[in-house]
Amino acid sequence: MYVKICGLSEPAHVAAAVEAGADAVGFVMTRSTRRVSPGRAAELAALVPAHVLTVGVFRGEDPETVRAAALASGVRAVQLHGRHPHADFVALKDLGVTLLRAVDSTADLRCGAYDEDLLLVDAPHAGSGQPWDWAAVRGRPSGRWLLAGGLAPGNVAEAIAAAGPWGVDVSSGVESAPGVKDPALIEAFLKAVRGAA
Ligand SMILES: O=C(O)c1ccccc1N[C@@H]1O[C@H](COP(=O)(O)O)[C@@H](O)[C@H]1O
Repeated sequence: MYVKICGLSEPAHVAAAVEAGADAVGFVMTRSTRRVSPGRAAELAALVPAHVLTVGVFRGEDPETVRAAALASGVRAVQLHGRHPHADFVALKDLGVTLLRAVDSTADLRCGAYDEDLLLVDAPHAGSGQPWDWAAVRGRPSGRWLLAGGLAPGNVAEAIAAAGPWGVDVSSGVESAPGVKDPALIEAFLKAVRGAA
């Protein structure tokens, strides 16, 4: 089970995610309480070993804005939330980074349909920490897809059993306060996933 810990903004929390065994870490570079600048994301990404994927998270920005932030931060993946057209993913192909298409359950759930590398199926309001009906997507997404939206150490095993994803992604569920990551919760989340998978 692939695990992404998202919304990191402090070096200690990046270290906690890497130490706990995360496969990917995310830096939010769009409007959010978790927002970091491309420069800050670059500082954080520099702390991440090569086997862990660094992901820049965006919502609704045009491809040129995403490209500039990805290049400035050096992230190795970009995650686009919102109903981006296929052309936006095509426009970013030459960046040579992993492309994640983040959608809610009403979208086209075929991974690769928009030339993305990974699909992320999230709650209608990304980053809100609100659980949703994970079982409703069971069997619908194809290819490599991550489940997100309201996951936490106490419910991620249930969510995996309900939806059957290839991976999981969490932000709010490993925070002690909005925007403040908690190393103990990060560790507990990874343990819960490894115990479930
Ligand atoms: O975390 C945010 O603030 C955010 C803002 C804009 C787009 C996406 C955002 N986060 C993504 O939301 C899910 C996790 O949500 P949750 O808090 O665990 O319910 C994950 O994909 C983040 O990358």
